[in-house]
Amino acid sequence: MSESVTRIQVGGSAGSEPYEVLVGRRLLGELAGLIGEKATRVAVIHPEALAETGEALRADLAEQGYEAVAIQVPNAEEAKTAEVAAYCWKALGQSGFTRTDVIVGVGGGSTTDLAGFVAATWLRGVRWIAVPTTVLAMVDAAVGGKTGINTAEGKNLVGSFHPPAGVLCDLAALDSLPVNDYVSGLAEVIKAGFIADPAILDLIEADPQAARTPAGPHTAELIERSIRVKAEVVSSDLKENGLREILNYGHTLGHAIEKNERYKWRHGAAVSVGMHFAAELGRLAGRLDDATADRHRAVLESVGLPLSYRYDQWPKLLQTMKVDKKSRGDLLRFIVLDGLAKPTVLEGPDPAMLLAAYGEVAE
Ligand SMILES: NC(=O)c1ccc[n+]([C@@H]2O[C@H](COP(=O)([O-])OP(=O)(O)OC[C@H]3O[C@@H](n4cnc5c(N)ncnc54)[C@H](O)[C@@H]3O)[C@@H](O)[C@H]2O)c1
Ligand SMILES: O=C(O)C(=O)C[C@@H](O)[C@H](O)[C@H](O)COP(=O)(O)O
Ligand SMILES: [Zn+2]
Repeated sequence: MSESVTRIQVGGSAGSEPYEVLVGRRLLGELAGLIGEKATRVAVIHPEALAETGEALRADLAEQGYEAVAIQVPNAEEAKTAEVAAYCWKALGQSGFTRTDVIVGVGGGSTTDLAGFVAATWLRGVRWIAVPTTVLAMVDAAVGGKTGINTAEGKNLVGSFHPPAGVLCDLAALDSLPVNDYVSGLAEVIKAGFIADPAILDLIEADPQAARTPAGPHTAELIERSIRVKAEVVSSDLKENGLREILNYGHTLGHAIEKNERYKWRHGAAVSVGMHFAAELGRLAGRLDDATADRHRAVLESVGLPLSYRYDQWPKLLQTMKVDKKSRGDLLRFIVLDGLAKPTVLEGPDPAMLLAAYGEVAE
């Protein structure tokens, strides 16, 4: 695998500050440049699973002369709560964190969503840097500035658009990731393939087993291609006034499943079922051809992602989907495909069609 660093620019054309996503190895030397000279204090927010990494980073920053604090938060979705955000605010207050100081979020998407949200809200917004350590966070969560936490009513219901100053994707971090988490991240990679870059699907289909591991021959290319899809979309529509909704492919049902499972399912697994559902919905709506719809099932299954969910849960899922952020009043809206890499919005589908699509997905 190449030791070179790929730099992908995000933003700059829609009024937001441009920043770079770096993909490579041994990237932490880039951190001080991104933190900048105005900062006195740096807070490293990391999950329990990365306690050693968080502490090593803190010690390194302290050696460079910053007043560095490490803030450890729970693993996975348990970090995305108002209580954990308040715990972080308290730690920032106690360390005298000012507007020129910087937050570094190191971890998976749950940690970067939380760290970005804390950065967005502390003193009404401070600089932050994302150091994603899962496939999913590298290709999706850490890029684009959507930050947030969950509430009892649903997923990501409180948040802010607050782009990072930079994103460092160190591929070496993936070596310690449990295979289940690695595969879960592939759901967002596959999403990028279906909505915009079918070459991603070709690479995975050529050797699905290899795609399941960071040692696979196409790991860097899959990650970079997915980041480019995300970067292009969020660069032209940061605040989701239109185009950005395509990144929500599979998420309307996916988020409802996550809530129904009390966030014990990984996001990517739920989005996998959600994409299967969206493909069936697109097919039933007369938008999507059979071959592309069937391809969803085949590619998701080939890497070990789930396709099905419990039939009897439909009424609860439907209720939760009503508070999806794409809903407008009582109108449910879904991203479906008009064809491969042709995402579009399906507004207010007939309830019978929704149930029929769910029937194809349910077990
Ligand atoms: N903001 C966005 O645009 C966006 C996009 C996609 C997903 N998300 C969010 O991302 C979250 C899912 O993120 P995720 O799939 O990265 O999972 P995660 O952050 O929940 O992490 C999964 C588990 O892996 C651990 N972990 C992280 N990196 C590790 C490493 N290198 N080695 C060993 N363990 C490691 C974590 O501590 C956690 O226990 C969801 O909350 C989802 O809503 C946000
Ligand atoms: O960046 C986006 O926009 C996305 O929709 C990417 C999704 O993969 C991600 O899960 C996002 O957090 C979902 O956003 P939400 O607005 O539906 O909560
Ligand atoms: Zn997602």
